[in-house]
Amino acid sequence: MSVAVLGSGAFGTALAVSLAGKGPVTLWARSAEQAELMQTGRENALRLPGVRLPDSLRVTADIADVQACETVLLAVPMQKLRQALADHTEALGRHVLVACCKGIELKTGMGPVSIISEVLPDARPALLTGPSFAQDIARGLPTALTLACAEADLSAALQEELTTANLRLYRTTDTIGAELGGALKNVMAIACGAVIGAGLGESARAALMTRGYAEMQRMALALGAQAETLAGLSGFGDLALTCTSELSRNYRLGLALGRGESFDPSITVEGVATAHAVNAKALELGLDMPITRCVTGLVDHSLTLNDAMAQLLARPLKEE
Ligand SMILES: NC(=O)c1ccc[n+]([C@@H]2O[C@H](COP(=O)([O-])OP(=O)(O)OC[C@H]3O[C@@H](n4cnc5c(N)ncnc54)[C@H](O)[C@@H]3O)[C@@H](O)[C@H]2O)c1
Ligand SMILES: O=P(O)(O)OC[C@H](O)CO
Repeated sequence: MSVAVLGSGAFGTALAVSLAGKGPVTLWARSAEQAELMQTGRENALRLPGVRLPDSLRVTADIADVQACETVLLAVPMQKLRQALADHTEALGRHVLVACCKGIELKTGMGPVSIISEVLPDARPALLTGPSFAQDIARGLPTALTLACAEADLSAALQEELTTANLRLYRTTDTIGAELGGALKNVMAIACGAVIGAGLGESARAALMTRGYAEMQRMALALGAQAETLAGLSGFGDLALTCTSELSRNYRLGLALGRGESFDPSITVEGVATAHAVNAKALELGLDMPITRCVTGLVDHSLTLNDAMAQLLARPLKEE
C-alpha cells in the first residue's frame, strides 16, 4: 500500500520521516511555498528543524499526489480536522484515513474518528495515538503507539503498514477509548505543568496524575470505552509522558500558567479547547471531573491557581 501524510507540522513530518525508511512517502503541505522549501531544502525548518528529510520522502502541495495513495495519515490540529476533510472531500472520500490528532472538537464534542465518519461517510477511519514526541520519532528513537480501528482486518493491515524500524504499533478496535485517552491526557498535562510551575511539588503532580487518570476513566467508561484501552499506551502511557516532560507543549503551557508567564499563542496546545469540550460533556453526562473543571478555569483565566488548589483540596472526602 502507498502512504501519504496530510499536514506538514512537527508530527506529520516526523511520521513521514520514519515511514520513509520503509519506502516512498508523500508529505502534503497546505502552502506551496512551504512544500517547495522543504522539498528542495530537505528540512522542515519551521516545525522540525535539524532533521534531514530522507530521499524517499516527497513533499508536495498538490492534493492529487495524496489522492493517488491508498492510506492517508491526517496530522493536523484537532480543531482543524473537520475543515481539512471538507476541503478535500473528492481526494479523500474513499480512502483509509488515519487521524493522528489528539483532542475533542469544541463545537460538537466529537473525536477525530467520529468526525471522519460524519464528514466522509465512505472513508475508512482509524486513529494513531500514544506517547510520542515528534522529535523522538524523527531521530529514530524507539516509540510504541496504539493503532485503533473498528474494522479488525483493516486494523491488522494498518498495523503492518505503519510499523517501522523505530515505531512499534499495538492495535485495538476500541476507537472511543483511544480517542479519549489521547484527548484527556493533554488536559491533565496542563494541570501538572501548572502545579510544577507554581512550585507545588512532585507529590501534588503524582496526585493530579492519579486522580486525573480516574477522571479519564470515568468519562471514557461512560462513553463506552474499554478500561484496558485507558490502561494502555493511548491512555496511561501518554499521560505518563505528557505530564512529566518539558517537550510537551501542553505541559509547558501549564508551567507558564503556574509561573504567571505568557505563552506563544501560535503554538499548538490541544488541551485548551479539549478541556472546554470535555467540561461541557461532563456537565451533560452528570460526571464529576473536578481537575478538568479547574483546568478550564485556569486556561481562560477565570480561576487562579490558588483558588483551583483550594477547590480541589476542599472537596468532600471519599473512597479512592
Ligand atoms: N508534535 C508532537 O510531538 C505530536 C505527537 C503526537 C501527536 N501529535 C498530534 O498531532 C497533531 C498535530 O500536531 P503537530 O505537532 O504536528 O502541530 P504543528 O503545530 O507542528 O503543525 C500543525 C500543521 O497542521 C497544518 N494545518 C493546520 N490547519 C490545516 C488545514 N486545515 N489543512 C491542512 N493542514 C493544516 C499546519 O499548517 C501545520 O503544518 C496534534 O493533534 C497533536 O496532538 C503531535
Ligand atoms: O506537545 P504535546 O503536549 O502536544 O504532546 C505531544 C504528544 O501528544 C505526546 O504524546
